[in-house]
Amino acid sequence: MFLQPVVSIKVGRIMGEIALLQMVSIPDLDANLQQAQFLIEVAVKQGARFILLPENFASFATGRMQEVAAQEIDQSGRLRSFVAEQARRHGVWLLAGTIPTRRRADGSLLHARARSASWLLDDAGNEVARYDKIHLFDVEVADQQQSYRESSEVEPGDTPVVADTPWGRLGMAVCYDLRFPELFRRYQQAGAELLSLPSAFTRTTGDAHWEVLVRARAIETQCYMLAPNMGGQHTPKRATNGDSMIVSPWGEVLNRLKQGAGVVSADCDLQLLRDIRARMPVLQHVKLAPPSSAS
Ligand SMILES: O=C(O)CNC(=O)[C@H](CS)NC(=O)CCC(=O)C(=O)O
Repeated sequence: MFLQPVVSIKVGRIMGEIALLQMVSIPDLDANLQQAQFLIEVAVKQGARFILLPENFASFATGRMQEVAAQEIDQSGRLRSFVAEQARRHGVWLLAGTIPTRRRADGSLLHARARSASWLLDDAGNEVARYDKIHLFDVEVADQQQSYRESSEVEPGDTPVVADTPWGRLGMAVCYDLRFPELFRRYQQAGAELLSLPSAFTRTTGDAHWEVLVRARAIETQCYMLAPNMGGQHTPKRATNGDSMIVSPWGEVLNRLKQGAGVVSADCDLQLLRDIRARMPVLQHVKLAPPSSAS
């Protein structure tokens, strides 16, 4: 088996209360949990109060998504108890990237596929919100793996979710959702100030599109983008783009980390956000309603 231990931890150039964890998960679930735990400790020591993990932070590249999803049907699941315990122990808010689960939000159980759920926990480890990834990555990519068929393993969610945090109102999205601006317009209209985008962007597509799209969503919604990504070589066939970034509502990249496991942090200034919106009120200038589905 291909195992790449984390030998160095990188940190961005500034520090703040909001911290993204960039991970290089490997085909070993225990090692991934250790990596996450270690990075959380680094972030906490730097003063983080809200920590965001990438998509599939524990199950990525393990080939065990369905096995994990079958166990994550309530709060006693291993990954869900891990994140709740981390939030409680350190007294921090946590966005648990995504965790696959066989239980839908309405309580019903899936028998084959999983939902890819992004959980928001408060500093006591309580669940505040859950968003299920809506747009699934069924795409041919010119990389080593060539073909991605996420929908063979995942059932898409159908509901946008916003939640209030001590840092502002958060609109929740995951990875490939980034390419669908209508979701982010909805969040802007629902009063979002922060947008979370835990990701595992491929190196090939990320190289071409990641920065442009993350900054575009920040600029057009006038929100802070919080985008923790996977960033490294996970298996001989799987490489991710990294470049986790926090982007201001003006489109400025406040902090970023190109590759490797590490922590990217910054502060979000809601006064700056309000100034930008007051001077350039794009939301009030929206002219076109969504097209009616009948035509
Ligand atoms: O498969 C896993 O273990 C974890 N999940 C992912 O890696 C997901 C689905 S395959 N990746 C993306 O959505 C990449 C999107 C992307 O790269 C793009 O939009 O260009």
